[in-house]
Amino acid sequence: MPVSTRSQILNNQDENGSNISVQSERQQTQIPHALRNPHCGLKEKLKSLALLYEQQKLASMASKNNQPSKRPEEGQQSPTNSAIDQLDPTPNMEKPPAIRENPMQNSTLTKTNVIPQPADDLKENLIAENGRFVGFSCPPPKRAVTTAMARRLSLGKRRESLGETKQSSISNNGNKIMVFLRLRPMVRREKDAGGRCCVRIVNRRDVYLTDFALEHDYLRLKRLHDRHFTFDASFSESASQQDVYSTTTAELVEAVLEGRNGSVFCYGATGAGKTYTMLGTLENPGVMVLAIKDLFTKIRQRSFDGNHVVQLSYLEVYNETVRDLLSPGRPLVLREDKQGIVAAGLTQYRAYSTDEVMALLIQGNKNRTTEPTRVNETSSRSHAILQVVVEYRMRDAASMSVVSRVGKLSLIDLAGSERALATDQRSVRSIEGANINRSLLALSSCINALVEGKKHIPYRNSKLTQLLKDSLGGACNTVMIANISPCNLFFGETQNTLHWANRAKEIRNKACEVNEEIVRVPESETDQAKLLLELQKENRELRVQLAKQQQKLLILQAQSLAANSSPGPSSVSSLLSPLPPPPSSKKANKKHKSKSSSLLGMNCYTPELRKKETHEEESIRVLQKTVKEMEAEIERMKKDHELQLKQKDQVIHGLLQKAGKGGLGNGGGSGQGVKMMVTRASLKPKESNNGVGELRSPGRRFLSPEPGAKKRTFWDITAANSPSITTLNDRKTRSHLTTTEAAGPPSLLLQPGFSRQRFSPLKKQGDFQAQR
Ligand SMILES: Nc1ncnc2c1ncn2[C@@H]1O[C@H](COP(=O)(O)OP(=O)(O)OP(=O)(O)O)[C@@H](O)[C@H]1O
Repeated sequence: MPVSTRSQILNNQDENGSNISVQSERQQTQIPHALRNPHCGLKEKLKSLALLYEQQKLASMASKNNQPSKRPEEGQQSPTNSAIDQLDPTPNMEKPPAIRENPMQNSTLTKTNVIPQPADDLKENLIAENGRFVGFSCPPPKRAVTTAMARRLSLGKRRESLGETKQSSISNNGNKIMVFLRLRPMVRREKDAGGRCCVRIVNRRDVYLTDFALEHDYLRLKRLHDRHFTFDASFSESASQQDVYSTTTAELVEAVLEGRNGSVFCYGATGAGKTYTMLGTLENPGVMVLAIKDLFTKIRQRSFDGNHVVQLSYLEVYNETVRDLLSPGRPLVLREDKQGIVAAGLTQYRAYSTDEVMALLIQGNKNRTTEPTRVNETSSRSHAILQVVVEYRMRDAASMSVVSRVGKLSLIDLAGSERALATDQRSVRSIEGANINRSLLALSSCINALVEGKKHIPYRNSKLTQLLKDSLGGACNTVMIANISPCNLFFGETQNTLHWANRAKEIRNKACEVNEEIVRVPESETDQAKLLLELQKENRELRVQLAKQQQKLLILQAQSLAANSSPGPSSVSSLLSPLPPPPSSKKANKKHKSKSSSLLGMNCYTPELRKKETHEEESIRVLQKTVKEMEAEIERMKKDHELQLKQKDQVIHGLLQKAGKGGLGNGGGSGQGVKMMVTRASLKPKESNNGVGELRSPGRRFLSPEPGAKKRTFWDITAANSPSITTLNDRKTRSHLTTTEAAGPPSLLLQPGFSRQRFSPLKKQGDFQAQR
C-alpha cells in the first residue's frame, strides 16, 4: 500500500489535512503490496491484512454516516451526550487532554471521528481525534441538576443490575462463584503524577480498559475485545460501601444464618482498594464491619425462635506463616480434619454484640502486618482472614430433638499482587513481596485447575490456598471482589486483575448445602445427665418397692404355711394373731404367755371349744383366701415392675449408646459429657447394700445382658421361681437346693446373711411339703 494512502487511513485525513469521508472504491479493494509480494514476511502480511480489514470497515461505517443524519428526537441524547456520559458521577476522573482539545467531543459522531467499535455501549464513550482513538470520554463538570438526575438514573440502573444480580445470584447461579469489580477513585498522588483514567464502567456491569500507551499504535488499538470485561456487577468510584456490601455480601450473610458457608475475598494490585473495601474507615466501614452488623441485626430479629452462638477468629498469612491476630504468639500449624483445613490453636472468640466484634477487629488489625510502600502508605503485607461461625440451636420440646445449624462466613483481605519496583527494593519488603506473589500465584494455579476441571487442585502449594480450600471449589457460596485503580500508570496491574477476575468467573463450587443436624435427645449435657440420674433414681425406687412387696408376700406365705402345717387352734391363733409385741412390752408378754399356757393345758373338747375351733377354721379359710388374693396382686405388681424396669433399662441403654457414639449435639461434645456424668456417678460409693439400685459401672449397670445370657434377677430367688411355688422342677431354685443341700456345698444364694435368714421360712415350707 502506498505510504500516503496508509497514513491517510490511519489519520482519516486527506492530503490537505481535511477529514476524509468516504474511502474510494479503489482504495477499498486495493490489495496491499505486502500481500502481493511473496518476499514479504508473515508479520508484514498480517499487518497489511489487518489494515485492509480496518480500511474496509472504516469505509463501510463512513458510508453509513454519510447518509443524511437523523436529528435526535426531542429529549433523546446524542450518542456522545448520552445520559450515562453526561450524568455518571466520576468526580475524581480527570478529563484526558485529548478530549479537552477535541472540538467534536460534545457533538454527534460524524464520519470523521468514527473508529471501529466493539460494542454499542462503548460507541457512546469512545472519542477519536482526527480519526485516532484518544480515549474514553469523561464527563464534563457536573451541574446541580445533573447530580439529581444521575442519582435517579443510577438508581434505576442499579435496580436493573441488582435485579440481574439477584437473578443470577447464589441460589440461581448454580454454584458458580460470583465476581464483582470495584474501581477506586484516583488518589492525589496519581493525579500529581499525571495519571489518566483508563477504566470505564458502563451499565454497572461492563468494564472497558484503555491503554494510553498504545494510542498511537493503530494496530494494537484494535484489540479492544481483550479489554472488555463483564462481571456480575461493577462498581464505579462513586459506589458507596453500603452499595458494595448489599450487592455482594448481604445474601451470603442470610445464607450463613441458614447454615451455609460463605466466603468473600478481595483481590487486586497493591493500593487498589482491597483493605478499604473489606475494612473501610471509621466513617465508611467496609464489608467486614457491615456484614457483622447485619449479622447481629438479623440474629436479633430471629432470636425468638432459638439460640445463636457467634464465634470469630482472625488470622493472617504472612511470609507463609499463619498467625493469630486476636492473640498473637507462635505461628499456627494447619491441620486437616473433618471440618476441613483448620489452624490448630487458633483463638475462637464468642461474640455477643457488634461492638465487641468491632473491638476485636480493631485489635486484630493493630496486630496485622502493614508497611508503607511506594504505592500505598498502609500497604497490607499479609493475607487476612476473618472467620465468623454462626451456630443456631433450636430445641423442639415435643419431639425431644435439637436442630443445630452451623454456617461459616470467611471474609478475606488478600495482600496486593505487586511488582518489586512498584513497592520497594529493600530486602524485607521484596521478600514479603515475593511471598505474597508466590501465594497469589498458587491461588491462580488453583483457579486455573478448577476452571479447567482438573482432578488435582494444588491447594497444598501455599498456606493461603490451603486456607481457601473451602471457598474455592468447596461447598460454599463464594464472592470475589476485584479491586482496580483507574490510573493508567497501573494499567498492567489493572489488566492482570481484570483477566484474573474474568477467569475466576468460571470456577464452579460444589453445591452449598445446609449444615444441619437433628439430634433426637435433650440438648444440653446437663439435661441428659439429669435425665439419667432421674431414671436411675426411679429404677432404684422401683426395685426397693419390689423387694418390699416380696418381703410381704413371703411373710404371708409363711403365715399361711404355718397355719396349714399346724391346724391346732393354738398354733393357728398364734400365727394369725398380729406380729408378737416387742419385748419391751412386759404386760403384753405376760398376757401372751398366760394365754398360750392356758391353751397348752387343754386336753378335752367342750362345745365352746368346738365352736371356737370352727370359728378359727373359718378365719383360716378367710386368711388363705386373702393370701391368695395378695399373691395374685403381687404377681401383677411384679409383672408391672418388671416391664417398667425393662423400659427404663432400654432408655438408659439407648442414651449410653448414643453418648458412646459421640453423636449428641454438635461434634459429639454432649456425648462425651454424658459419658463423663455416668463415669462420675459410677465412681460414687454404693448407695445400698441390698443389691437394689447399685451403680458400679455404666456397662454393668445399664447395658442389657448379652442375648442368650441368663439374667439373674431377684425373681430367680423369690416370687415366680420361689420354692413355695415351684419345688420339684429342674431349676436350681431355693427349694431344690434345700432338698439337695446335703449333696454338695451350699449355693452362693444360701450364703449366711440375708438370704439364709430371709428364706428360713421357705425351708420350713419345704420340710412341711416333704412331710405331707
Ligand atoms: N473506594 C474508595 N474510595 C475512597 N478511597 C479509597 C477507595 N478505595 C481505596 N481508597 C484509598 O486508596 C488507598 C489504598 O487503598 P487500600 O489500602 O485499601 O489498598 P490495598 O489494595 O489494600 O493495598 P495493599 O494491598 O497494599 O494493602 C487508601 O488510602 C484508601 O483510603
